[in-house]
Amino acid sequence: MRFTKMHGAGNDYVYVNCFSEPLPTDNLPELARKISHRHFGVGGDGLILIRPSEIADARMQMFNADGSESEMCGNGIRCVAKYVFDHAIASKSSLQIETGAGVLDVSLSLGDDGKCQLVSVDMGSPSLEASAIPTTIKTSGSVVDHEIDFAGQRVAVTCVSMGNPHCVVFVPKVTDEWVLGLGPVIETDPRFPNRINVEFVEVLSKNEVRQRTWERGSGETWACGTGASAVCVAGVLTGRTNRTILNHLLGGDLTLSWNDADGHVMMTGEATEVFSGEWEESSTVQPSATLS
Ligand SMILES: N[C@@H](CCC[C@H](N)C(=O)O)C(=O)O
Repeated sequence: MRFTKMHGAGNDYVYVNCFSEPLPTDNLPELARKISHRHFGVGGDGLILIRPSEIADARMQMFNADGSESEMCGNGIRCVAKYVFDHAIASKSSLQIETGAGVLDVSLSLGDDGKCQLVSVDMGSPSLEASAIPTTIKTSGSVVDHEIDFAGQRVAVTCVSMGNPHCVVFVPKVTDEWVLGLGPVIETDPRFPNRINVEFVEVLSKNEVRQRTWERGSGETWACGTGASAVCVAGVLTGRTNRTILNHLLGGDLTLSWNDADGHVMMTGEATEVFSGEWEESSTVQPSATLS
């Protein structure tokens, strides 16, 4: 199976062009686990399938490194759009991509070589109702700067769904203790029945933040586009930031804007194709660990 490795701000996935490439198995969670493995596989934060769609230019299906499927991936959709354009699946700079969170509009900025460089995505409106996250922290209403204990540590959390679930925690300084210590605890807390992605955020100014993410199903990643969108919303809701922010992630920067008029979040960032190769399903050593 031919694959292409791509990343958006260092959030790297193995992409398969299902317009032309047959998948070697029906067991996609297992394929995702094996191909994402950083020692036994190609290595990546997960697997993204670029599929034909009946209602859009292409459909994105995404799996985390542990094989779980997510509704949405902000860095992934930028890479899918770049791939669809650069590989002539659709030759236009405004695209529609179908995701598990609906059809999203994407627009591409082209470089002098005619290839896609920057990608902007209309991420749609956030959902804030506790049941939509989902979380049992509250029975109704939104969860904004809500103080709660995780493993004996009291933190204020803001929960935002961008089609997939996010828990945003503002901290004075983003450290390993927060991300690697509390990230997995919050991800698997029973008050988040579908698990949750966790963003730890340092506010640098009203217009600028630094974020590190512990992702549901993949551990720490170098960026998270839906997470950065959730942070933009959480910053406004808690009065910490303006509606437009520059977000510094481990692997690069994203610009986010939460529009007052229509309530949609716009996300802009780069998307990069790294290399292509061929996956030999039969020659893969079965790893004993799920994550690298
Ligand atoms: N890195 C992604 C989000 C990927 C899915 C997430 N781990 C989940 O399970 O919801 C992004 O850029 O948004």
